[in-house]
Amino acid sequence: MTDVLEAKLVRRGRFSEDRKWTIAESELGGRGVFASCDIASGELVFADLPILYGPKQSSDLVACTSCSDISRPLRKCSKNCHLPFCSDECEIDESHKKECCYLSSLNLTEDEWSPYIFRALTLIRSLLMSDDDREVVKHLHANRGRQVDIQVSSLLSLLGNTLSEKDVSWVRHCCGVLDGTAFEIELKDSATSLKGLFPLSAMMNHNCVPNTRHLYADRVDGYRMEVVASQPIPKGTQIFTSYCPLLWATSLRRTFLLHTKHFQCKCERCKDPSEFGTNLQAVKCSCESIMLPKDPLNFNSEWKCEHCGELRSAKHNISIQKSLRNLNALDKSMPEHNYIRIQMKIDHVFKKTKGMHLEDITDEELRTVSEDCMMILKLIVQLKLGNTRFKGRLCERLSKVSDEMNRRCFQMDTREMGDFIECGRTIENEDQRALQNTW
Ligand SMILES: C[S@@+](CC[C@H](N)C(=O)[O-])C[C@H]1O[C@@H](n2cnc3c(N)ncnc32)[C@H](O)[C@@H]1O
Repeated sequence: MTDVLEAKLVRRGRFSEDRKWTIAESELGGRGVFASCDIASGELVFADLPILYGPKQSSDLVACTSCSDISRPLRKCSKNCHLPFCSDECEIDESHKKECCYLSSLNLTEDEWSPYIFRALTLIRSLLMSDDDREVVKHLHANRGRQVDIQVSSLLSLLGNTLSEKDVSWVRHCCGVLDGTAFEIELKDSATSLKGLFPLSAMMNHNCVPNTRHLYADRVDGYRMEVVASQPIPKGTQIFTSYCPLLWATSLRRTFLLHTKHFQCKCERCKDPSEFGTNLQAVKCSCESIMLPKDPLNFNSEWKCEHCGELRSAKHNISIQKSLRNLNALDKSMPEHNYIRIQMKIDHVFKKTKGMHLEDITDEELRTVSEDCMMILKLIVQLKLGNTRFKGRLCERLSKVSDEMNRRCFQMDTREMGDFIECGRTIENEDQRALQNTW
């Protein structure tokens, strides 16, 4: 079974004989992608073209169907397919031809461009997929449940009686596959993003300490996904991605994964209450020491103070987190390394260094931003996360902070900072190399 899928993926993706991956049964259940040779950190593991992509069904923003621009005025397609475009050039784009013919033939009764048709476009495109692509998608993991039912219903209310039973069951499958395996394609020059189904990447299982990062080529290169090793991957090891943000604490990651991907993660990081000594999910006890769950794999586990042994129910801690409305309350209940406080520091660093114009911030702010950057980077190292994209971005910001500190003749620990700045350059170079890989 895994051989059949691998052969289909290879044929479609035009992967070479010396590819570095193979599909095999995973001990996590289902299938996974495994390294078929030793892969060094920074090496391109594979590149994957989307088999299906388009707007997110939940998106509030309506963008040009072809270029995803949201800044220019939109108008409907002149062929009456009711999709929005920002220019004639975008309207005649090759990628739009098939769906334009299909939608125009339905004679839908909309006057202008329709946000509903726009949001349903990814599923509409699934109906227009080639037989070869359908053969691959048939084998992919599909979620079931309310979310899928809602999305299929809204498509049916648009196209209802034009679809055969076979079409509806295909759309339901595709909707489940998108829900369970699609990635968010970040767009360089737009505030919006797309949903993309990448058939090989869709086979990657999750780990809270993944060994890859990924990035996307531009629209002209078909939004190709480049999967790069974020740490060394020995031959035979499973190739992992992460389905959720890496600096979330265990309780939040596991809840998110359970609700959106329907599994309970039991990776090494999840099993360790202290998350490799970072205490990312710790809360403060009344004695000012920290409390952690006794069994982090059990959502209902009691939390225990490391110092005085006080016990608290999981529910109690959740209600404390929900009641945090201001900084004072946060200070009182959360130790410095709690993930909520880390998230606030991250937001602060990115806000202050936005646009990279640091000349206007005060000396004190500059020092705080530099200390926060270093703290978060050390946390990433402690969590064994390797060279993630987020680390790359943070190192880039740190480099600008360091330039500004130099300009102001500040004293700083240049060696440690220099190592991170160098690491940022390495990540940037590796990503550029991955993007130049000719398909
Ligand atoms: C994108 S698919 C990954 C490929 C999938 N294993 C397959 O056989 O097609 C996502 C699904 O794989 C399973 N999965 C992924 N990571 C997992 C993990 N760490 N532990 C348990 N199940 C996992 C879950 O069923 C999840 O909904």
